Amino acid sequence: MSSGTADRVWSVSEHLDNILRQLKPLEPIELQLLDAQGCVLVEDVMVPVALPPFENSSMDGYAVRTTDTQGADASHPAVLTVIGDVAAGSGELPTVGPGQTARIMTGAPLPPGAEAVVPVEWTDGGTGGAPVVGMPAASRSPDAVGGEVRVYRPVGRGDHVRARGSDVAAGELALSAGTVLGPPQIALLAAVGRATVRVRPRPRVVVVSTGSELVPPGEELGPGRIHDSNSYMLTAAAREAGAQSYRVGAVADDAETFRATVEDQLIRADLVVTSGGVSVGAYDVVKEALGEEIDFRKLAMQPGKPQGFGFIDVGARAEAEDDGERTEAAPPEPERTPLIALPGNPVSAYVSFEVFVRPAIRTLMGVEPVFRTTVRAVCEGELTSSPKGRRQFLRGRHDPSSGRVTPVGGAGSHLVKALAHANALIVVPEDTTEVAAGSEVDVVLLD
Ligand SMILES: Nc1nc2c(c(=O)[nH]1)N[C@H]1C(S)=C(S)[C@@H](COP(=O)(O)OP(=O)(O)OC[C@H]3O[C@@H](n4cnc5c(N)ncnc54)[C@H](O)[C@@H]3O)O[C@H]1N2
Ligand code: MOO
Repeated sequence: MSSGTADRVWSVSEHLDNILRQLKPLEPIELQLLDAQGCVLVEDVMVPVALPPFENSSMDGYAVRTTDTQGADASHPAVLTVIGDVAAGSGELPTVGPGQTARIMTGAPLPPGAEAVVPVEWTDGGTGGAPVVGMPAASRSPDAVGGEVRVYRPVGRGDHVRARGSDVAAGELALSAGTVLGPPQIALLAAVGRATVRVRPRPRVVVVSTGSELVPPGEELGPGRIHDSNSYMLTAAAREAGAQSYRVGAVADDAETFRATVEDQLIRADLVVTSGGVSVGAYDVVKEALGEEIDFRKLAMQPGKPQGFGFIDVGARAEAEDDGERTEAAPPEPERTPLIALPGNPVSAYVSFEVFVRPAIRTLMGVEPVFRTTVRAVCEGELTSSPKGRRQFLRGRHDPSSGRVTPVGGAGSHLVKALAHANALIVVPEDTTEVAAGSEVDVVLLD
């Protein structure tokens, strides 16, 4: 497939559109709440039982009948008989009669007879003295319950009480389909009793880097060797984009090994991302191994000129190999796994990830926004190196308060340190080769 379009130069948007057009959101599945974090809900979740499910105290204090506290002040406290304790989780509740009270803890059900809660700080806590700052721990003072309590301030009906359903009523819509589940949404689902929800899952993204020169970090470099940084960078970037990502250790430049490695990974991949081996060298292994299925393209882009995209079709391939026996049964649907091949230069790989892979991951998840935010900013330095006819993505530090962006490092696609100090990509359009200092530019925000 690679040869057919080898001479054509694709624009950035053509390549991006071509990828996104061929991807659709993953089929929804039922997931445990925490596994659904960051995913898009595909069902409307209704509230089965009101929240709170019962009237309860919002303070540690005393559950009282309001008339018993009327007119109470520092010199004329209401003196009430303490008939028991109501802790959060209490099932059996004492009935509070006239002149009586029960100690009550935050979140505990309001006992029958009581209409309000007096915070413990408005009482003597049963000590017979001045207002207290809290209650002694029940474990240390098992005898603290009982006796009398002095209440120094009156309360009105419903004071310091959370009404049943005051958060959300039974039968109401808790969350609608399309909501992205962050921690507060997960809290609400848990609160209404949902252990699992139907969501579009995170895409499983497998990252395979290639290159016989690559050594994992932590191991010694021999002559001509470098550490594999792309597989770490891309695995982290995929995770940050919302994917569940898997890093496969760097594969040496051997087409058969690489092909076998990719095929082995397909069982756990919704998308495969490769790095390296896509240009015109003699050891460009990705091109060699996947040339039948993946379309390798030249893009009007810098960095990121060589790119590949296509589908690895394991079922069809297995069928083609097994051309002997044919059965009456319909052949299984071949699994078609999208694969995006990125160039190996680290900055090229990163920029290509941002421009093509991140939107692809978000499309598979069905989440908005698919694209990063782009803003206009004043460029602090002049830009002189933009190749004619190619969209250039330079690294920059954007200051949102001043609306200015400062280029970091140069255009070289091996400049990993500059990349690590950037928080934005400065976009120089295809028809622009120079940008004067002080001009406005488009800036893609990376954080
Ligand atoms: N004659 C030509 N040569 C090159 C062209 C061209 O048009 N004609 N294009 C250049 C451009 S642009 C790019 S980008 C690279 C892309 O090359 P590959 O995708 O085949 O990548 P490799 O050759 O495997 O590696 C390039 C470079 O990056 C380093 N690298 C690779 N993988 C990793 C990794 N996992 N971690 C860290 N660094 C990595 C590798 O050592 C090379 O230095 O081709 C140009 N050549
Ligand atoms: O396109 Mo390469 O990605 O310029 O370094």
